[in-house]
Amino acid sequence: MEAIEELALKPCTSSLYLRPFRLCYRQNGTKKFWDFMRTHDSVSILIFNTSRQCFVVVKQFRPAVYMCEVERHHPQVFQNQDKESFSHLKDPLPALEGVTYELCAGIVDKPGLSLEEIACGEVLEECGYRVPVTELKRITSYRSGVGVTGSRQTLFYAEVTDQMRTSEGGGQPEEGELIEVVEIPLEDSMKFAYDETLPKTMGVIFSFMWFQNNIAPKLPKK
Ligand SMILES: O=c1ccn([C@@H]2O[C@H](COP(=O)(O)OP(=O)(O)O[C@H]3O[C@H](CO)[C@@H](O)[C@H](O)[C@H]3O)[C@@H](O)[C@H]2O)c(=O)[nH]1
Ligand SMILES: [Mg+2]
Repeated sequence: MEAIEELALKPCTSSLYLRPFRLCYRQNGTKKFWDFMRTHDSVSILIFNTSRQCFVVVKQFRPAVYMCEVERHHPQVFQNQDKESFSHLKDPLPALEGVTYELCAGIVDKPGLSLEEIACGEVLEECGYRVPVTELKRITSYRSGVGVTGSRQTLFYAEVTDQMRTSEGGGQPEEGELIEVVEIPLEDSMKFAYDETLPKTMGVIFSFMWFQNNIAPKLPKK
């Protein structure tokens, strides 16, 4: 996963995934503007494997996270977009700097499919478990990135067993997805959630806490 090569930075002038806009308005008499981006809504799924009492999460290289780290080390990296030297990232950081732990998740980009159907598709593609749509439990939905995208993410819970695993997962290679499936034992999960040395999304932290409050008390005692 970490064999990332030939890094080149370019301005994004058109994209299938995001569209930047500026909204100008007057609020209580004061003129303002706010820049934002339209992106897809998304689903994410907290997966708990009851056979082995562990959470199933994914790890992947995230260019946006990676470039934040690059800028921290090389503060000039986003400047001089018109210069030849802009695009070429000399002496890049190890790709591991851009790898994060996340819940299994996907964008809502298939018209006609329900959120549940999209979520089950992601669980199968990314983690290799075949979960019936009726077995997904909706936890809640929320706005992710209120300052920049405002898009909605809907969070589901799925319990799986080893018998439901039909493939390795790993994402869709034809779409260039490269995802590592990682298991977090339940007993290590809160330590994992608050370990700042392991970069992760808030969805992981929130959903692990939701599990502690809502599912853990009902688990059969070992
Ligand atoms: O610039 C991009 C963006 C997306 N893709 C493709 O689109 C797919 C998107 O994958 P998917 O698993 O559907 O979406 P995620 O990347 O997991 O979804 C993310 O995207 C959502 C919307 O931006 C976020 O809110 C979620 O938290 C986050 O998991 C990728 O694999 C790529 O194939 C690209 O090739 N280039
Ligand atoms: Mg995904």
